[in-house]
Amino acid sequence: MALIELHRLDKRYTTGTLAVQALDLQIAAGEFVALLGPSGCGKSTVLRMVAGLEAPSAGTLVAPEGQATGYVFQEPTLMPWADVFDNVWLPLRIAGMRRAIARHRIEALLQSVGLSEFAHAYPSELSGGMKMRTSIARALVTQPQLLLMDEPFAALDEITRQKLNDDLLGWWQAQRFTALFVTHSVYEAVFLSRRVLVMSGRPGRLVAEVPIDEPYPRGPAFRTSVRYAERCAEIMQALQRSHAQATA
Ligand SMILES: Nc1ncnc2c1ncn2[C@@H]1O[C@H](COP(=O)(O)OP(=O)(O)OP(=O)(O)O)[C@@H](O)[C@H]1O
Repeated sequence: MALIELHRLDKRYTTGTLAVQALDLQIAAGEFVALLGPSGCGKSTVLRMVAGLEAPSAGTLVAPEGQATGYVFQEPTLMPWADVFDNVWLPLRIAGMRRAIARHRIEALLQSVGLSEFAHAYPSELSGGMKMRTSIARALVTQPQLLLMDEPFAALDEITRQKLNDDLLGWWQAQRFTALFVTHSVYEAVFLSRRVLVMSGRPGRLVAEVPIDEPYPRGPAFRTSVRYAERCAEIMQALQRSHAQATA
């Protein structure tokens, strides 16, 4: 059963830019899918349409609505005046859930993202990785069916990024959400996902789809394996072809 279904989706902005053209995409419940493509090819536009933040210009789109979708941006976008606990509480507060009722759920989530000891710290007191953990906790607190992530780890150092990749797979396996993950990193895409989609230059269409048939849980052994390197090389080539077409 597909959780997300896009059929011949177009997006033309009012400026005239055709960002996405005739995009067909199906994602099954529970899948982890990565989206790669040249800068400006429409990846964020696709996420925003799936999230319902942007309306398609043509085609059909089926996706979970409202609180069934969590969204993580490249910037953690935390409220600076609120502590970690209150930042994570925000989506529940908007839905009318009082702090005392939400407390148990938030504390359990902070524990699973490794932030229990920082529940009452303010964003300015956190490292970049901790801010991103808070942002992910805020997206997961509504127990969404779908988690959309737009280059969430691009600003982090490599070791912090790897740790977050490892942990993200753990949260995905524990909470069983469906993940659509935009990244510029071939390595990150292959490590995380069951399927990597490569988009063309603008207007974005799908030009390659590579299944990563490797079992989960995935860890350091997978990251250093020959099979991992082979998958990365395969996707790198697809991406290079896409870039070559984009600049031709
Ligand atoms: N609100 C908007 N109004 C007009 N044009 C837009 C808007 N948002 C995006 N665009 C244009 O649509 C195209 C696709 O943008 P989008 O941000 O979706 O690409 P992207 O693949 O996510 O890029 P990057 O990898 O650089 O983040 C770009 O040409 C961009 O300038």
